[in-house]
Amino acid sequence: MSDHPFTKTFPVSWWELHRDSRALAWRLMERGPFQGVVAITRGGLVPAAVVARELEIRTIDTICIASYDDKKQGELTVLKGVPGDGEGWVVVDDLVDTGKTYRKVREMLPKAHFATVYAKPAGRPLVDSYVTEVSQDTWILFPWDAEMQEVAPIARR
Ligand SMILES: O=P(O)(O)OC[C@H]1O[C@H](OP(=O)(O)OP(=O)(O)O)[C@H](O)[C@@H]1O
Ligand SMILES: Nc1nc2[nH]cnc2c(=O)[nH]1
Ligand SMILES: [Mg+2]
Repeated sequence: MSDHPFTKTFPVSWWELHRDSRALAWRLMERGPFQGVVAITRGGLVPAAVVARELEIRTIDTICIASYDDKKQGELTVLKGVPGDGEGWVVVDDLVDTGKTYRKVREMLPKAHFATVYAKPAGRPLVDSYVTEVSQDTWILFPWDAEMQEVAPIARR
């Protein structure tokens, strides 16, 4: 029995991540304007950069959180927070899975707008804006965690 509940993988290329992060920016246009972007590190950094460029926001901060060790989520540690209650700010992350991370960040920034590019059903209630939902048992494979590699022809597998 594997030590995690993921039975399928959803690989995302850099091009697709850029396209989907832009789609998130389109949705955020209707919910703004925002005075700044808070990226949840590390997965939120790239989507936040795309959203900030599209919304022409230059005030960007980070909340640094550690929780997953590979595919298993341990205790959640806030390594660095931000001041204020989040009023007028949009929080950006790559995905919401169980919702544990955004539950914690909502305690810190109760008035912020919460956005992710991808969402799983369990975490969806924690997000105000997102682009694509995947099933709970899907592992989203981001381009920074992957590489192109040779594979054998189907006839030879
Ligand atoms: O909704 P949850 O179950 O809390 O999972 C979502 C969080 O998990 C991943 O981050 P991770 O903790 O793996 O750190 P990383 O972004 O630095 O890779 C992802 O980037 C989200 O931040
Ligand atoms: N890369 C990645 N990190 C996660 N952290 C929690 N769920 C996921 C996921 O589906 N993919
Ligand atoms: Mg993360």
